[in-house]
Amino acid sequence: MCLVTDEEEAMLVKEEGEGSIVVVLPQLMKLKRSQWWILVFISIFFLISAQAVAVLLGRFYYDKGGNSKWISSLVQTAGFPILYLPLCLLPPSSSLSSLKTLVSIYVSLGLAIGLDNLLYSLGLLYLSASTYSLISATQLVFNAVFSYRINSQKITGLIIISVSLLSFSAGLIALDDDSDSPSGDSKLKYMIGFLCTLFASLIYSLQLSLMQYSFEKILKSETFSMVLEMQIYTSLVASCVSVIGLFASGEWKMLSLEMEEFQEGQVFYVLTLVGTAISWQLGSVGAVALIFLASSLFSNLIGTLSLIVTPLAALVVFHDKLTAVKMVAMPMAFLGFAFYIYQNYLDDLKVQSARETQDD
Ligand SMILES: Nc1nc2[nH]cnc2c(=O)[nH]1
Repeated sequence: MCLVTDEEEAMLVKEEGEGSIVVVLPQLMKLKRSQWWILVFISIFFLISAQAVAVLLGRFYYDKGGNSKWISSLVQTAGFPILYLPLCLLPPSSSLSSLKTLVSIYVSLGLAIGLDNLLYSLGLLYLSASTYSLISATQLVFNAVFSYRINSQKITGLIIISVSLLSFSAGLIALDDDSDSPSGDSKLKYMIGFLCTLFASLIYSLQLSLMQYSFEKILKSETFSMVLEMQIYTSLVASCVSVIGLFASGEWKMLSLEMEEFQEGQVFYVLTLVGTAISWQLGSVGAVALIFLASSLFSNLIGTLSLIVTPLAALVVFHDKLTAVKMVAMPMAFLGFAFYIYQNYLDDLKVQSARETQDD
């Protein structure tokens, strides 16, 4: 399936010079705008729903007796083999980059993802879920800075409002979380958890911006297989990092005991981990697809929206309380999202008028 149609060219406004609109045609931007929106909404659906399921299953794993930080790192990437099936059904990617370039992109991004996954698991181990989410909300701000520097993203007033509303709403959700810090929490552990989470947010945002840079400036492929290849090979590298960590730390010796003592039984232990791995994979494909179709900032914004709607799912699954703060934070997050979509709509209008001017 080649996503490019010749009849209609969608263009992206990057920046406005002195009275003139600079229009660029990056990969995939030759899609019909309607096709583009459909793909974007499918990716949003995958990212929000699968990431929410992954987070809830991860919480179930810890609640029922799971303890291994390397296993929770590994399941964030180990589900990549399921992506080979759709990859086989799509035409091969048309990137002209050399094998050396591809390997260096996949290895460096894969190492960053592996490190992020470990820091993410350490942060969750040492901090309460609320403190963790509060610190994680900083990643949108980091991403806005990286997108501006690395991807020449135009930061408009609407984008600043949107990022602020989403960060604020994630902060509200975090402060409202009634789960307490892990028992026996020391100041040192809190400091380690804090630094790990802050560093994870920085690495995650940098990695998203670098992925966008690779798609736009190096790989320049116009087919969707590029998204799957990026996800598969970076996950392969990140999974190797987690497997090495699992063996080097000696944590693997405790796994059989952990499985035997899992409160819901061994079958549920395996099903929980398999389900978490598949959900993370589907969510991550959604995230990478949004970078490919739109931008790293947009992808991160939807990921943060998922962080905010996960408590909604927890209301049903874990019978959490629907507090007044959650009822304020969620519409605020949707408003932030709506501002960003409105900015895209304004960009579309500019693109259309630029196209008409070019046609004249
Ligand atoms: N740091 C970090 N890592 C992730 N991996 C998948 N989603 C996230 C996220 O939101 N933050």
